[in-house]
Amino acid sequence: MTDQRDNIYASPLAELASFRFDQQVVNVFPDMIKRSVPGYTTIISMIGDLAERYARADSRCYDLGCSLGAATLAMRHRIRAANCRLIAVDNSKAMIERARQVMAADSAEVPVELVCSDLQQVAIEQASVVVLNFTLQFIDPAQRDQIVSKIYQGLVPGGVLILSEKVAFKDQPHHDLMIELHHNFKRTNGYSDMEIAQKRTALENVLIPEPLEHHRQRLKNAGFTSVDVWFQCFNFASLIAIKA
Ligand SMILES: Nc1ncnc2c1ncn2[C@@H]1O[C@H](C[S@+](CC[C@H]([NH3+])C(=O)[O-])CC(=O)[O-])[C@@H](O)[C@H]1O
Ligand SMILES: O=C(O)C(=O)Cc1ccccc1
Repeated sequence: MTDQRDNIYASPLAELASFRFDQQVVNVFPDMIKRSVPGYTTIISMIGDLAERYARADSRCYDLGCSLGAATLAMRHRIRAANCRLIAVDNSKAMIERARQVMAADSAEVPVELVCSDLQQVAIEQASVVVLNFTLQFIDPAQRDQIVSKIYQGLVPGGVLILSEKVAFKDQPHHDLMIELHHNFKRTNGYSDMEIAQKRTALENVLIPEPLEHHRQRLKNAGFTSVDVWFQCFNFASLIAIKA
């Protein structure tokens, strides 16, 4: 259904539009994200693991910027807590429509509500697990503090936020090395230099990475007491923040 190969940037494009999560991207998304994000499959599987551990009875688990619902499905298959429900949100209509088909083809029991909306418009309540898996990076940095604070407020004590992001590094030589290693990863996965260069241009001012220190500080400022990285490969990292 969704395993077409990503060749969106394979030929030279006269006009390189800014990257958008439109139908063309939806059609190739599972292939695109696996060949582009080092550790993606591992992170998805571990989100299932973390949800099993942290999901509480009578609570909600949120997947914000769910795309086709990979993290939602991983959680759905692992949550054992009674009366727990999943809320998966994305503001791309094309993504949510395809995610509905993905969810309908899955028979696990935990109820899933799919919401097509800007995640900033969604109330976060009675949450035990909130996932932002490579989503915050697409949101205006000026909005990020407010989003993380709202999530903190909506979590129950002992609840967690899992935040995965493409990150930047303050040390320029290290930053350049990580970018190069990421591009090598993409090349090894079959992307040409032209594909890598064109997508990089399309992502400029759309995907805005911040240093890990900024993410840590934002999470601490919001009130999270325990904040640390649990996964990192090159410039892709995932943090877990726990509400005391
Ligand atoms: N303001 C917003 N509100 C809601 N959704 C948004 C917003 N901004 C962007 N999105 C959505 O966030 C998703 C980011 S992809 C997440 C992968 C997924 N988490 C996965 O685990 O497979 C990451 C990537 O492609 O690198 C897209 O589906 C956007 O439509
Ligand atoms: O492809 C890249 O360079 C990325 O940084 C990751 C990515 C993956 C899927 C959509 C947008 C960005």
